[in-house]
Amino acid sequence: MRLGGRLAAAIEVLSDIESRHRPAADALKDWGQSHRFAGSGDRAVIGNIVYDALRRKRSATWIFDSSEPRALAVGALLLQWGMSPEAINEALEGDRFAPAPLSETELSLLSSRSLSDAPDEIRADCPDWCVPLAQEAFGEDWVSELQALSGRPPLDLRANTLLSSRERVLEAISSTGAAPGDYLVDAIRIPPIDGDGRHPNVQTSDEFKSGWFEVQDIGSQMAAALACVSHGMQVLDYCAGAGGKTLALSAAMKNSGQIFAHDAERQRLSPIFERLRRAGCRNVQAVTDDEALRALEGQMDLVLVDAPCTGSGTWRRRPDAKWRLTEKQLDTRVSEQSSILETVKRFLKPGGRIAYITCSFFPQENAHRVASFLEANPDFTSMDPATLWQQTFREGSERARLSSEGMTLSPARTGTDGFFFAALQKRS
Ligand SMILES: C[S@@+](CC[C@H](N)C(=O)[O-])C[C@H]1O[C@@H](n2cnc3c(N)ncnc32)[C@H](O)[C@@H]1O
Repeated sequence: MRLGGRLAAAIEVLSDIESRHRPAADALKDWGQSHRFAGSGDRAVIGNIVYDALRRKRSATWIFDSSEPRALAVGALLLQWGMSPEAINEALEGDRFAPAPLSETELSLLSSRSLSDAPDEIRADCPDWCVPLAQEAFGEDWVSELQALSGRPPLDLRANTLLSSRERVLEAISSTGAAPGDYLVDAIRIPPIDGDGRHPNVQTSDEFKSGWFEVQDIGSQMAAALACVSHGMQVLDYCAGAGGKTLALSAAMKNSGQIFAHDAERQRLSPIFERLRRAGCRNVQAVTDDEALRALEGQMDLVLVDAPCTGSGTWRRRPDAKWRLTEKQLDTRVSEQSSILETVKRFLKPGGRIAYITCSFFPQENAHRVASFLEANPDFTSMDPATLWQQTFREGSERARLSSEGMTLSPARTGTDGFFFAALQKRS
């Protein structure tokens, strides 16, 4: 397929997402299944256009005075791919599968409007209701922070030191553009790919199948590292899900001590067993029933709460979620977070810690939750984020946003997905 056919397909997928209010991944999958002639390269480029269109939805709508899928898809080529209107029209010309070239009206809108004149919430590609939340989280930098959250993400890997090393992984996948990541000795980064490029499918490599590395955003790796586990600890990963953090903790503990992996939704844990086997983790057991969970009360050095959250910090990877998210969903997540924090304190030994993590930048899910927990639980204190950062990463603390409640990572500041981390220590 040429660019025109791919653009037409992206417009079709965006219409489906809009009319049926469905996740982009589902709409793209369905399109692929009903258009078998399209190869994997075509599907990847169509995906790029769709995701870029969703990343820059408000900007494109403002420029074209239209939120029609066509405006969004063309907006992706202009705003994210850096194509000129002339280059787009040249690519569409003579392609019978392409949508109509840019009309005189569209061309005149493009020449008369500049995004630099647009209101902040448009340039930030931010839903209106999230603007005050972004302002509270990021202060005067909120527009540039949200712009960074509208970019393409890198592909990050964590070398699994139980079975390999960063050097060996880098050598094995040297053709992918992978390089050492910041902050952590195990982190690897393949930078974002521009235009119609796509990341290599590293999960099909023999090294991945042999457990040499995991796919994990460096922000998520940093959150696991900030939990500061050490040899022989007793750890409860209370919201373990598919086990991204569990595996990182297991490697950091060099297979010593015990990690208990729990999740309220048992089926969420199901991928963990195969992942643990592949990664050579032998210090993890799943805790799926109440009785086994009760036996852990008062026994834990650390409870990791990778809380259910809005995921606003991952909008680079899931831009469709940004436009589907509602204030009601935020309220629901907030009450779950409060309830989980209250529940998990019973598992701690005196002097034990809760590591509280979200992949959100909303203060309601982060500093506010920590502040209200501390107010209701005077036997807990928040560990100083600057000290934690220094102990864990040695340098670069100026890149995180530190507050008395915890620290926030973000694409603009730390080059990672958006994450919040707080350590809450129970008095001895
Ligand atoms: C952010 S995800 C966890 C991601 C996982 N830790 C990782 O690193 O791959 C949050 C998880 O919390 C679980 N969850 C939601 N409510 C919960 C509750 N009340 N108690 C325990 N787990 C809960 C969800 O099922 C979901 O798997």
